[in-house]
Amino acid sequence: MAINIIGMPIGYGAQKHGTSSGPDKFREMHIEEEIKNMGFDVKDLGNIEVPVVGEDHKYKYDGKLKYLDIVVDANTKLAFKVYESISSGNFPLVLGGDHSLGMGSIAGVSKHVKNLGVIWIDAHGDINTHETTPSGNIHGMPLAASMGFGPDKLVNLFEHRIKVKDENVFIIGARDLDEGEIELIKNSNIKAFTMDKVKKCGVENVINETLSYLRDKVDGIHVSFDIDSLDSSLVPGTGTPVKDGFTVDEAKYILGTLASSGMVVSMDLVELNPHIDRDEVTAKTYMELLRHVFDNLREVEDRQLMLG
Ligand SMILES: NC(=[NH2+])NCCC[C@H](N)C(=O)O
Ligand SMILES: [Mn+2]
Ligand SMILES: [Mn+2]
Repeated sequence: MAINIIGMPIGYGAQKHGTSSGPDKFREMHIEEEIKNMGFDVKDLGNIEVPVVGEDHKYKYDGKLKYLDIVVDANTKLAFKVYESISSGNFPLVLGGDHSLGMGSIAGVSKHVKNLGVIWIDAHGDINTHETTPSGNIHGMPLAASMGFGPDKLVNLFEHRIKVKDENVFIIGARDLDEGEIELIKNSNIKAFTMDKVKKCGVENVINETLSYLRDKVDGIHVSFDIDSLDSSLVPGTGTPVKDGFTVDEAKYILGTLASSGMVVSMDLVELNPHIDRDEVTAKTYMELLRHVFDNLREVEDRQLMLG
């Protein structure tokens, strides 16, 4: 197994477009070397091509969903790349980019892992549809689209099918949900551990619960990690910060425990916006989390090797 770095330099799904330089920021922070140093075989597959377009493209394809066709095309390409990677026995690590890329990753992974679980770690739900979105920004919709909720162009991205069953989706850390998102949670089987719930139950119990539920239900887990799940005071370099978020240690615990479950098959790291970061703190924090993830994945690999 090799770790496949896939850059998705997209910002059209978000209000502020600076996330498009996220992937190259990770490279500048020596992401490839860092993962290699932990004993992994790493291959950087480069960036997905995302065209540079002007404001005139914002409502060119849809009166409400901004840059719709640009986001769909880039995510279709991403889905191909991710599918190629995972079906060759590798681990796709998708570097964003805004969170609209979750649609592309999940589409690609779920073509190979038929019964997929998704863990979405985020201050937001990203389960708006064309009907409920307050902003028209597509990074608020990818998880809904992956479960079959939303406009055809998003739901049928890459392949005409539902990519993940709502009952196998966990949202962890949400504390800024729109009205329509709360409705969807009520009327579906999505498992939402809002920040309030996490505080009440304890982060350890929430993660244990999530993993033990998914363990006998799915064949693999995709983790989609939005850096705005951390407290806004810790991550100036993200476009939609929200207070009362996770500490760095909590985020490490969450990602580390998921990684050591042996069930995680792919991962997104999204919403790093280097343009608004302060002294690279958000980028550096991201790297610290990443090292922790791969430390734990390394142990899983070693265990599997030992068992032959
Ligand atoms: N991936 C994100 N940071 N999403 C923020 C979404 C914000 C808001 N709920 C919206 O739909 O516009
Ligand atoms: Mn998000
Ligand atoms: Mn978010």
